[in-house]
Amino acid sequence: MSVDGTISIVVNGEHRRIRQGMTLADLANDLGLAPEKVAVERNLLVVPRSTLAEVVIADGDELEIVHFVGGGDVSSGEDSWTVAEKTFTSRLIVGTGKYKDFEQNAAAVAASGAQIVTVAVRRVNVSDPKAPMLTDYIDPKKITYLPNTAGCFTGEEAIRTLRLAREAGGWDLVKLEVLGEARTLYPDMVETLRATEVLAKEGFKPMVYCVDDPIAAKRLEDAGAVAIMPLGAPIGSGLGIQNRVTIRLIVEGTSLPVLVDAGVGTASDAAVAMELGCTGVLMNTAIAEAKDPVLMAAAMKAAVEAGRMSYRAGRMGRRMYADPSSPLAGLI
Ligand SMILES: CC(=O)[C@@H](O)[C@H](O)COP(=O)(O)O
Repeated sequence: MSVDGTISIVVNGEHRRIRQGMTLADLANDLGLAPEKVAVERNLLVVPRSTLAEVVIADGDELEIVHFVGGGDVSSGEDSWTVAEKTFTSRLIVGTGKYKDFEQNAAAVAASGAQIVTVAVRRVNVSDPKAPMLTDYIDPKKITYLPNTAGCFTGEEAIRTLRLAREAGGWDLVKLEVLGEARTLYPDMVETLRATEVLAKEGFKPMVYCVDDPIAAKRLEDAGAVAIMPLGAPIGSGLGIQNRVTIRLIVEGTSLPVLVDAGVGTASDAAVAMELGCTGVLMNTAIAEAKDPVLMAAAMKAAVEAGRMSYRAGRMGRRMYADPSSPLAGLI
């Protein structure tokens, strides 16, 4: 301890000086974190959350503090989410491309339990009554249609596409996607931001496909996005979530719903997204290109639900060493 009554500790790899006598709960409060939402490792040992208010920090302590952001009300059975004043209980949004036919698409949507389907305005017929219509198979009165701008490479093109969708079906909750190039299908964030601003001013509620960048996510929020939809991996790649850290930072940094959009390949990828605290997941290829799309849709439903429950339950802390599952005290 120094003469000024402070001690030196390390928190998440950074040196700090704190008042002597502070407990772990005091420190969490000082860091602006609710003690009931943090997990603490002290000198490589997990501290039970129930004792944070009793454990006094010692000079030289090395602490790892993990903050569980958000999280629903575990006690309540209902675990819904809201976007643009519409509330949903399913956290899985599914696409309508790449299926054998509308019938298979509809069966997969039913198995997924999705309450929202996204539709590429420029590719799927939802307005020409002379051609087969998706709406004959997936009832827009029961399932929310989320028109998207897949295939648009400029903000202007995307804006025009969505104006068209609003004209055709009255949709204002939309998914904006402005692609930068055909090879990676990565979003062009300059164009995406500009289009978000224009659409928000015109009264649209854009859910926005974007890079997995927490700063870009903040800019989109300021520009009028109603949901942030970072890619997990390139569209159609099925590579799963490539950067868990940036997805978590996006979740922490925005008050908007965050839905991983693109790159999911299998059920565990969807569960990971939910365990990171995402509000939901949007996927197309993983279901449509599965050998059995309907079975995969059911798997994705279960994975999203399991990941969400696991997030709400709060995972245990990680330990560097083994810790017996049965108490060792009092052994004969
Ligand atoms: C359907 C849709 O909106 C896609 O642009 C989306 O990004 C899905 O990507 P995956 O096909 O990789 O799930």
